[in-house]
Amino acid sequence: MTQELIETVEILRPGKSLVVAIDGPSGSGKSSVSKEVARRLKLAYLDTGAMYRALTWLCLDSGTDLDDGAAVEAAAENLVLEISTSPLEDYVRVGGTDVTLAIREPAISAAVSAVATTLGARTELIRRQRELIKKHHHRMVVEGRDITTVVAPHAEVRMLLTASAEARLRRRGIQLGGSQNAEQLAAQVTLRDAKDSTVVNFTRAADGVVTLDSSELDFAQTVDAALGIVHGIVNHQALHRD
Ligand SMILES: Nc1ncnc2c1ncn2[C@@H]1O[C@H](COP(=O)(O)OP(=O)(O)OP(=O)(O)O)[C@@H](O)[C@H]1O
Ligand SMILES: Nc1ccn([C@H]2C[C@H](O)[C@@H](COP(=O)(O)O)O2)c(=O)n1
Repeated sequence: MTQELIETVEILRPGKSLVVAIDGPSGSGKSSVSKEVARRLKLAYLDTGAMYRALTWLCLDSGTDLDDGAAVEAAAENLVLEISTSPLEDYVRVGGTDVTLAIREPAISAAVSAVATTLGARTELIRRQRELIKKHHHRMVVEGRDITTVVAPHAEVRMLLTASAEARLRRRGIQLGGSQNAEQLAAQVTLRDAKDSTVVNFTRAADGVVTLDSSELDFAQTVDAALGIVHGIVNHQALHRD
């Protein structure tokens, strides 16, 4: 069998677990790249950042004090969340309200770190993320900040997607249509990362995690590089299976 065929057979093998865990800082391209990788490999897809954003939306909508850890944890436990796990559609609903676009607003980006650094809320969302991975028979691309280290440390493929601060700020600026000045962009990218990294490490690859630096790559090249990493690891595992 050719190497390419072994890889394809392995990835499509029914019942084979294939969790691709991708972490990285804000604006590194996690969501867009992970979604495309999931689409190409016909895997489910989970944007865990959207879950923290949905919880933040609920807290702001219900007037929950973000400095009150117990109240944020209670909100996480009561969160009635529907989230797409398909790379082909994008929806997030909280208690039946469509918040797909609302959770991307700068007001949520500004508040989300307070929620994401509440450890009790993290415990609840991590529990739900693991449940979703199980529901999809461990065939999913999952992206966030702590997927390679906490949510799915035994994932078949673990990747840290990085890019220079300059590249990430530039990408986020383009993504937001040039509507944000440098200070606003820094608040949504580098300052948010600084707050988030007080509870999770997504700047340094843990043991066994492959780093993909996309600073000098365009989107298509980054997707190809990520797929190359998945194929390389799956192939290696197939060749070394007893
Ligand atoms: N390699 C790349 N080259 C150029 N642009 C890219 C690249 N990867 C992603 N992008 C673009 O950069 C923007 C930010 O990407 P994306 O939203 O996927 O980042 P992210 O890491 O998920 O950010 P966040 O964690 O803040 O949600 C998007 O517009 C995306 O299309
Ligand atoms: N696994 C995760 C995913 C996300 N977060 C936090 C960090 C971010 O500030 C926020 C929103 O994520 P984004 O949509 O920007 O990827 O959620 C986290 O702590 N752990």
